[in-house]
Amino acid sequence: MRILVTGRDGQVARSLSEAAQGRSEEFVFVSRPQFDLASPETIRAAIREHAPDIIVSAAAYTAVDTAEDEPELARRINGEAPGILADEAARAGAWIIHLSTDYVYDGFGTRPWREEDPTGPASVYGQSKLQGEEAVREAAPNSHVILRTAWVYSAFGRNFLRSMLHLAETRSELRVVADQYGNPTWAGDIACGILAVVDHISASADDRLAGTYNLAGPEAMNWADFARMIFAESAALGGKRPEVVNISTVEYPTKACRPANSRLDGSAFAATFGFRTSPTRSNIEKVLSRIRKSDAAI
Ligand SMILES: NC(=O)C1=CN([C@@H]2O[C@H](COP(=O)(O)OP(=O)(O)OC[C@H]3O[C@@H](n4cnc5c(N)ncnc54)[C@H](OP(=O)(O)O)[C@@H]3O)[C@@H](O)[C@H]2O)C=CC1
Ligand SMILES: Cc1cn([C@H]2C[C@H](O)[C@@H](COP(=O)(O)OP(=O)(O)O[C@H]3O[C@@H](C)C(=O)[C@@H](O)[C@H]3O)O2)c(=O)[nH]c1=O
Ligand SMILES: [Mg+2]
Repeated sequence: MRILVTGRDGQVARSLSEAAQGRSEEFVFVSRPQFDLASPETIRAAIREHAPDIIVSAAAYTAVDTAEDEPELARRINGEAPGILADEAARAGAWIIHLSTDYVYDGFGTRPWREEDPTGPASVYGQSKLQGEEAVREAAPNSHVILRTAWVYSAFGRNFLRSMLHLAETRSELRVVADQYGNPTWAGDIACGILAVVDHISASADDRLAGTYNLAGPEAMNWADFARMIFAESAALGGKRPEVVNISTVEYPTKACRPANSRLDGSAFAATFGFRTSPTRSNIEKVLSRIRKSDAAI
């Protein structure tokens, strides 16, 4: 079995590459310039060249604020390209596992979102990701698994945990929004969740598996509490521990509007694929230990 993963250096792609070590499938990672989501010909050419059995669609335009300034590019990459991937998959009899986001929800209320709840993205990024979901469902109705994840952190790339560590280098106090709630999700858990989907598809490519699922960390919290949890673990490893001051969204103006309630209910994924994400605190500890080791090696 061959699995083509879009993106190579992204948080999810890198974590998947590590989690897939020792597995029997062949994994192929494609990235720019040979594979460019903004260029449909390169998408179709890569799929035809590698002829995968499963496509993991992990590459995306993820700069939430910048997307407000380049909506057309964000829509091309996040909204249209996934439909091309899904179309190529369906033509070849392959499945597509496509990553989406909590930012497709409108953010009202306090109850964790279930998959069938109405969407209502408030940002260009969220709108473009929702457009991508719809394109995938339409092009590969019986052979897609869409995974809505959230607040991804890892030792790699750009993420809130790394931003916090970076800011802590120069500041003793950080002001962080405390009125947006969501489920921080370790990229390593997403990788394991994707492999659980792969196992189910391999065992029986039953079209009843097809659908949209939330796959997020087990605990919901606000960004300020997430920051405090990061610094508590970091301090235990000898790192800095700045004070985190709760602020409201209006006190931290950003170009994009983010949902106040981004909590995700992950029970459907656990029931269908038999995988549950692991506790946030221990994952933060793993990520911080890894960052410290790689910093020490430099
Ligand atoms: N990060 C998060 O907090 C969340 C992410 N998600 C979704 O999960 C998925 C994975 O996210 P994550 O791993 O964090 O993403 P990253 O931002 O870490 O990585 C994104 C990847 O996409 C690639 N990419 C961007 N534009 C293009 C393009 N035009 N053509 C080809 N590749 C491109 C980047 O390549 P390059 O290295 O060349 O720039 C990079 O490898 C995405 O679908 C995202 O929307 C969902 C919820 C939360
Ligand atoms: C750096 C910083 C951010 N914030 C706020 C801004 C924002 O509301 C929140 C998080 O900011 P970030 O820019 O790190 O996160 P953001 O880019 O919004 O993260 C999102 O990325 C996309 C790709 C997703 O799909 C989402 O699930 C989510 O993970 O923290 C502070 O309050 N203080 C700070 O010092
Ligand atoms: Mg960001």
